[in-house]
Amino acid sequence: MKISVNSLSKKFVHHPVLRDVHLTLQGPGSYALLGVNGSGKSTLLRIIAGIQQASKGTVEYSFDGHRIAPELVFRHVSFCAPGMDIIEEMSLREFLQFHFRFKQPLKGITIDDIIALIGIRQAGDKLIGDFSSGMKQRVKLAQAIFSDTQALFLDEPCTNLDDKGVAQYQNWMQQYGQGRLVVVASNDEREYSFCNERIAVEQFK
Ligand SMILES: Nc1ncnc2c1ncn2[C@@H]1O[C@H](COP(=O)(O)OP(=O)(O)OP(=O)(O)O)[C@@H](O)[C@H]1O
Repeated sequence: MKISVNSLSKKFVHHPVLRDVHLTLQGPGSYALLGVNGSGKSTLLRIIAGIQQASKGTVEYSFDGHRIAPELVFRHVSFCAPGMDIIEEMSLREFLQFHFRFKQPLKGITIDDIIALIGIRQAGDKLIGDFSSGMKQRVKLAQAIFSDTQALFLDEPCTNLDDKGVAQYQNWMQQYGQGRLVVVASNDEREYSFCNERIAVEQFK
């Protein structure tokens, strides 16, 4: 997958955050969006992922030279961010069954495998609302990483994770991030050390 960002700007009311962004993101490949707090990493990631509108400019997606229509982009994209909601009233199994009605899991991986990979004993039948914040973060990561999408967008992926959770994230990315377009917005080296390309978001001020 290729994503072309052209002349993109973002303003919140009168507060300019991103100015005249030109980028080409080519998958397979991995990119880190880096910068200080408030520099616009999450905003840029959300716009690239099609979750937030730019004030100006365009984001175009293509695969094998064919343009993907904006309304179909969601099928090709997985997203995980700390502020993203998951359905707290469902058990983990119900949530994954619901999620995988809209997206396919990676080939050869079942919901039982994902529950086992998340690695929390008897978590399958427990309500997500009763999970700790670190357990919820593992679930959010798992639903994104184990969806069979070409592009994977991760905002601060190790938020609330303990050392074991961080190691698990790094292991998942090594195993399941290959061959995809991965974009990580981060301030924490442990989250993006595997990325081949680094983009300083401050250059777009
Ligand atoms: N919905 C919003 N309304 C108004 N301002 C916003 C909104 N979202 C973000 N901003 C502002 O845009 C700027 C960039 O925010 P953003 O969250 O993209 O930064 P960031 O680089 O991801 O920061 P951090 O490292 O703290 O996560 C900040 O000044 C923030 O206050």
